[in-house]
Amino acid sequence: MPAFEKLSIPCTFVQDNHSLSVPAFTLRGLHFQTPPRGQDKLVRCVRGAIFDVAVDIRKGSPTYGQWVGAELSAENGHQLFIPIGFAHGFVTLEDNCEVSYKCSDTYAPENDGGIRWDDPAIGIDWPMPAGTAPELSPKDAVQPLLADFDSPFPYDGRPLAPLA
Ligand SMILES: Cc1cn([C@H]2C[C@H](O)[C@@H](COP(=O)(O)OP(=O)(O)O[C@H]3O[C@@H](C)C(=O)[C@@H](O)[C@H]3O)O2)c(=O)[nH]c1=O
Repeated sequence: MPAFEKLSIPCTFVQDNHSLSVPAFTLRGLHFQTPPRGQDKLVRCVRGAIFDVAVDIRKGSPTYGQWVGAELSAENGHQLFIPIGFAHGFVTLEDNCEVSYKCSDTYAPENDGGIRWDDPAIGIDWPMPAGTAPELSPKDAVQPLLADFDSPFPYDGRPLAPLA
């Protein structure tokens, strides 16, 4: 059985992305592509360290709006799988972080979607020093709140479990 299938990663990856974030506490997210161009993503940090987050935005999910997060670093080599139906974001924990992620569909800017990184209804506990404002793209500074988002992602019955 192929290695990804053994890990319950059912997709085929067709695009690899690589991003460099220069200042520490650069935050990208929360992002997704809408159907029919949704993307499963497999994320790792190949230089430095990030806190990587997935938020359940599957309509009807018993864990809708809940999040999980993990530190991914070049040192620990951990990866996080972000399935279709989850919004994704990360904050860098040091200068000059490079993140590499595989995607199950190609980039489709017309299907670009986002939710605010600091939506209080989600309540992500970003590991940033008190009083630190993250570096955001202009797009991410004005993403909508979850309450104003009509999710096009159906609940597929797969529960969101705490990370091992
Ligand atoms: C994601 C992506 C962006 N771009 C371009 C569009 C734009 O000019 C520039 C920067 O795009 P963005 O601002 O969307 O880049 P970024 O904020 O790094 O977006 C990424 O954030 C993380 C959290 C994800 O989950 C990714 O799927 C992706 O949305 O790169 C591509 O050409 N192909 C791509 O696959």
